[in-house]
Amino acid sequence: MIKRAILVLADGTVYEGNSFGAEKDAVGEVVFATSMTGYQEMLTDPSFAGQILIPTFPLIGNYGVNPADWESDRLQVRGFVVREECTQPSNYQCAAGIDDYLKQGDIPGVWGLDTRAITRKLRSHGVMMGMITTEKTTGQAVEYLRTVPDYGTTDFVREVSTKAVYDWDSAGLPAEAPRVALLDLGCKFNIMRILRSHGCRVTVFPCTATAAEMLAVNPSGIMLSPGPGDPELLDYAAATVKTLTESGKPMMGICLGNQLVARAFGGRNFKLKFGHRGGNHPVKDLANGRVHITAQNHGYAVDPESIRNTGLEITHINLNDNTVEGMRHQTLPIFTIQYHSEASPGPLDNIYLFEQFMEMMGAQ
Ligand SMILES: NC(=O)CC[C@H](N)C(=O)O
Repeated sequence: MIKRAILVLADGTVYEGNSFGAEKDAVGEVVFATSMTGYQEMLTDPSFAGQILIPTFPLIGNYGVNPADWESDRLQVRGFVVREECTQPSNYQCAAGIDDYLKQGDIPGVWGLDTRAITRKLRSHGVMMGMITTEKTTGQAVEYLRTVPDYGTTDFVREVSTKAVYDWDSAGLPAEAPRVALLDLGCKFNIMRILRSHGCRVTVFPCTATAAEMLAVNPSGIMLSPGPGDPELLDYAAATVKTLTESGKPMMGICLGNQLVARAFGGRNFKLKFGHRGGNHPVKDLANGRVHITAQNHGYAVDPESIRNTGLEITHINLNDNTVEGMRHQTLPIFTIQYHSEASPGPLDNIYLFEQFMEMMGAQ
């Protein structure tokens, strides 16, 4: 039986659709992503914690879900809003449909809404909090949204980060394989998979680990992971990154990792109006003028003025809005990107950055 569900934005705008997935209410920052495929990777990407995700691509679920495309051990979004849900998926890897997947993960979805209209609304107004509900009226939902904490005031990193130190599978690697100490702020599995495929052992640390704990495994390099929420809330992680930079170890920072490196050197981040989420963001490498097509998922960006005279320099910019997309330190072996070289979903064009990291670790 089809059950009505609505998405209510904090400003009172309401979009009517039908319930799928778990039948329950959910609250989160409402964001859109423009990748045409990769919904399973997005649903399990910890950087979407606290958010209601809307893919702009209208057909979702066509190839089902499978055991290989998880980017963390659970669904991370608060809710999922689609134009059309495919109930007859077809793919050689397909193990289940999107409806069952959301039900098992206890995540509510809504289908049958005009996702294009919602996207245009968010583009002109900026992202805002919203609620998925099957029971409440619009008025009750708006009232409820007034009582919940805003997305930007919550530390979701503590929620999604590993609770204990662990080693990624390193079976078959030689004893002298380089070790990477990874600070898990909401990491995607593909970062560990790619480091492993480049011959690295990876030791994963909780977001609350100290620099001393990470350096105690004598890593060849430090990886700072992506993760959810406002980087300006994360004083503890910025302090850890600052101490790690003082070790002189090679360091690569991805997305939230990039933002925390800016903070470690005294810089700041600001909130973008509606973020960058998708698989085709053009990024220019300022060293050679080359333009890369990149996967992105972020709502904040480094303030370029704030990193003047800090030792950091901007290496990449986004060609849509000229925001900072990459940095390096002028004297220390540190480089960062605001986009996702690990793709998942998105183009693998930027894998070469992992090779750059390998070279810095002297392991190429
Ligand atoms: N994927 C990420 O690391 C995102 C970083 C940060 N939470 C932002 O939204 O900008």
